[in-house]
Amino acid sequence: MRDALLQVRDVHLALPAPGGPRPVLAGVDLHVPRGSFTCVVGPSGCGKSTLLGVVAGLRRPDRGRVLLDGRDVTGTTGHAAWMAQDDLLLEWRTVVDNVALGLQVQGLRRREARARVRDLLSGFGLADHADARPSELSGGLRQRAALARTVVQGRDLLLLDEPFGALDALTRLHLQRWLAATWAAHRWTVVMVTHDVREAVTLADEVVRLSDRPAHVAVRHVVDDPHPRHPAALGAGARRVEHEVLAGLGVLDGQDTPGAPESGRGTSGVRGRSRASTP
Ligand SMILES: Nc1ncnc2c1ncn2[C@@H]1O[C@H](COP(=O)(O)OP(=O)(O)OP(=O)(O)O)[C@@H](O)[C@H]1O
Repeated sequence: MRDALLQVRDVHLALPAPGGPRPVLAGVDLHVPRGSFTCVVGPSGCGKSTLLGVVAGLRRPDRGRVLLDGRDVTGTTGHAAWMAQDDLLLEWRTVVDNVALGLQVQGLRRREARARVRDLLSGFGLADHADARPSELSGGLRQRAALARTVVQGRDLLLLDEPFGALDALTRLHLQRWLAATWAAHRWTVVMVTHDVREAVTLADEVVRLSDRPAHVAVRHVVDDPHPRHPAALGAGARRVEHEVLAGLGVLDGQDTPGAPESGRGTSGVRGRSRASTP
């Protein structure tokens, strides 16, 4: 197993609920190598965003630890940059100033921050939009700007929470393709939550499926097809994992599915690629 940048060890967390604290995370373990892309999927409301919050240090777990490069960062912030579905761009600032904000919050002067950001914008296809306001951008370009603002912070870890969840299907497809290529060029360490299994197998080295709440890691699926992948032209390995994940989520009913490599195979049918977790 490759050395981990991020390790989540036996994390438990209960959150307030009307009848008393309700367990949301129940012994979650993650192992995320540096420069890898991990996608977290699971049933709605199982605790995916809560887990990202624990990794970012925004929530302290009741039990368990978060380690970054072997250093205990449980309940502390500063090691991870976060991007959510809502791009949170400031409408009165231009694109370059929105992205520069990611550096200004770290203490860089505005002029210096803007200069650094301009270089980055071209890699994100935003050079021609540097002086536009967010309201002048399409949804896809807005998400690119939000991602640029996340990346520019230079944190060790990027946490993406359903970043394309609010986009229409076509824009989403374009952005998945773009992110697959951009990530392959940079190899940031990413943990991304998504409901879209096709998106997960397009981008990830490993797809982690959480159980129902209280969540633990039900299965980890390795996707070892080469990067970058195209969401509309996936290879056999990615399609097999997609099938396994969908079956694990209860979306398939055991019938053959177009794109599945062999009939009648469920999550346990392909050994050596998917690892059942020991909760
Ligand atoms: N601040 C909070 N206080 C109390 N309960 C919370 C809080 N935030 C989330 N929860 C509850 O914790 C559970 C997990 O929420 P979370 O948002 O982490 O799930 P999720 O898997 O990301 O959801 P979704 O699939 O809908 O995006 C849910 O039952 C939710 O209602």
